[in-house]
Amino acid sequence: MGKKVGIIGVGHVGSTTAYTLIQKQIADELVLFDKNEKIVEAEINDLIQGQIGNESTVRIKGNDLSQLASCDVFIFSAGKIELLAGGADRFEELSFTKKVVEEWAPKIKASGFNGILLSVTNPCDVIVRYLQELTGLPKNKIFGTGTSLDTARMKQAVGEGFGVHPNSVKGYVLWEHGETQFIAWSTVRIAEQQVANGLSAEKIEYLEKEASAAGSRIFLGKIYTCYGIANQAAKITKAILTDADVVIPVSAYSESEKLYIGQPALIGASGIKKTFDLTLTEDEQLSWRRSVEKIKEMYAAI
Ligand SMILES: NC(=O)c1ccc[n+]([C@@H]2O[C@H](COP(=O)([O-])OP(=O)(O)OC[C@H]3O[C@@H](n4cnc5c(N)ncnc54)[C@H](O)[C@@H]3O)[C@@H](O)[C@H]2O)c1
Repeated sequence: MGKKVGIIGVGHVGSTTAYTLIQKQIADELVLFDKNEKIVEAEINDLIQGQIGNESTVRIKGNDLSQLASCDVFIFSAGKIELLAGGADRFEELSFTKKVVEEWAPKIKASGFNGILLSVTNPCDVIVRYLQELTGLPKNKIFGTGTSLDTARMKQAVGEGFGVHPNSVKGYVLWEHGETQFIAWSTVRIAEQQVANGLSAEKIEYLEKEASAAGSRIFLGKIYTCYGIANQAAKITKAILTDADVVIPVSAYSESEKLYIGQPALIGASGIKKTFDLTLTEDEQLSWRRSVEKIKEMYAAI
């Protein structure tokens, strides 16, 4: 049996994730779902052509609910990105995406799907909680991409600021995948040295602005983003399918607050194997509270 990944919503994010999973040889089989039948057919054909000449071939099926139960991972990336055109907060997509959850959660439940559900759809921390509640999937088996993308963007900004490759920057962006996200400077290191040590408040503020602009610059240019998030979704999917036990900042369930929020988590075949208690500075504790309150407020709007 090969590794089978389902993707619902094959717009910019879903289709790029499918392509990334193929090119990195992470999945053996894909099942694509979208309310737009033409998109599914077109993407299947394009993805088949996109792997001609590759050493292995990924089988791809479309809009077949009978395939859902046998998916090892199901990626939820349905939405309507044009609602965020003009630079609106990700919250603006909620009135649309909550309905997609209400449509799909019963189908996922009825299918007997027993794999890991990875949610990308915005607002990420709110949608993943709603999906968990409506599907009833165990909380370790459903989580969101959370601040994995924001962490990559922070690494880009800090790397560029210090003339170092982003892969050599360690550390995390935590909490909401949204406006209240927080660069945990106490965790950000290059060659084990804390980057924030000795930095002026102006330089820190500059790097924070650069990290946050790393996303909006792309969005304002093309009105969607796809490669960065597809890379994170593929990396997380690989960690699940290979039982890799890697630590990635994702939107994981917080028992203390009873909600999903971006934090480092150990990811393997059973989904989230554990989260980590972080030693937080006073500022970081305040930022946690701000994010928790914002996520609660957004959830209340459902
Ligand atoms: N978490 C992150 O870091 C991150 C990053 C980028 C985008 N996103 C989010 O991912 C989602 C997708 O972004 P995109 O750029 O691909 O959007 P998009 O508008 O290009 O594509 C969304 C797709 O979902 C499909 N869809 C909508 N309603 C559906 C339904 N009821 N059933 C099945 N399919 C349905 C649409 O037909 C479309 O093909 C958005 O919510 C976006 O905000 C999250």
